[in-house]
Amino acid sequence: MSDEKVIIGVIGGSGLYNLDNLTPLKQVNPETPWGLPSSPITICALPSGKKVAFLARHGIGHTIHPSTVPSRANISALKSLGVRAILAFSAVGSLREEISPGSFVLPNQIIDRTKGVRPASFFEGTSIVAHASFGDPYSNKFVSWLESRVKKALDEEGRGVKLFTDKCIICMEGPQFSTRAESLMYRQLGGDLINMSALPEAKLAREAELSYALVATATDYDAWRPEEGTVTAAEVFKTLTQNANTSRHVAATILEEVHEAFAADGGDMLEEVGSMKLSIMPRSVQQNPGG
Ligand SMILES: CSC[C@H]1O[C@H](OP(=O)(O)O)[C@H](O)[C@@H]1O
Ligand SMILES: Nc1ncnc2[nH]cnc12
Repeated sequence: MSDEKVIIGVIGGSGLYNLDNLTPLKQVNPETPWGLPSSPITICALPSGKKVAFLARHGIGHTIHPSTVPSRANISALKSLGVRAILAFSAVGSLREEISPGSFVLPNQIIDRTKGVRPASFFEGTSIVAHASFGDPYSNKFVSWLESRVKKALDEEGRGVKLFTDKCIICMEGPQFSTRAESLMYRQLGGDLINMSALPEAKLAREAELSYALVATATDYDAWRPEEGTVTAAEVFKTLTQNANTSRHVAATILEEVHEAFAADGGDMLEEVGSMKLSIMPRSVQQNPGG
């Protein structure tokens, strides 16, 4: 492999532990100031020879709890390879009837219901105080660019998988699933989807000035349907494998074009680059009590 930078990263969630429909070239395991990533990163070749970096969020054997995913190391390791854009995948519960298990969603909003136990900033533990802009937690341009491409890939696959956009994801702490009362509350709050991994990954991608989009893949109806049982891990597993196969198909179909879109330096898609420039609080001049 040449030293050419890998500009596209893919993060796989539950069920998606490899992109084995691409050609694996080698594995790298960059040590970062925040430790090692969740798993060694596989550098894969697309049919054109272009390279993408794949990282399994919970480790290849799914050994990492949602609350302890080393997200700072993951984002930092991908950035160290030259990654500019991350396409992340996640298994999610659906809080809306129309988003049936098996559906794919490109969310555009997040509600944070994590409990403060996850390091959520690269600046934590330092004396640098920085406030990233996070009103639009996913990269608007990347998400809108993806809409038609993901839809086309799903249509081509021919299994009738539906794609939804403009949805809000609740990120809860876990590892237990929600109570019925919580699930109903999340619907009232405006949540459409629920998972345990949307954050802090998206926040850290923003601090790292990376373009970041999430493909959420619905596995269950969580716990809000009055006449139905509540979500179990066994129910999630039923849909996980098929969703992962479809995710691999989507990735293989669109990644060549994603690569092209982000290849041009200063290109239109790199809207996060430079976004942290004015986010750091200026040091106030030390007052001298002696005059
Ligand atoms: C296996 S169900 C709960 C688990 O699945 C999701 O993981 P990921 O987002 O990495 O696909 C969810 O966030 C929970 O971590
Ligand atoms: N119902 C649910 N709640 C939280 N995370 C999930 N991941 C998949 N389904 C989920």
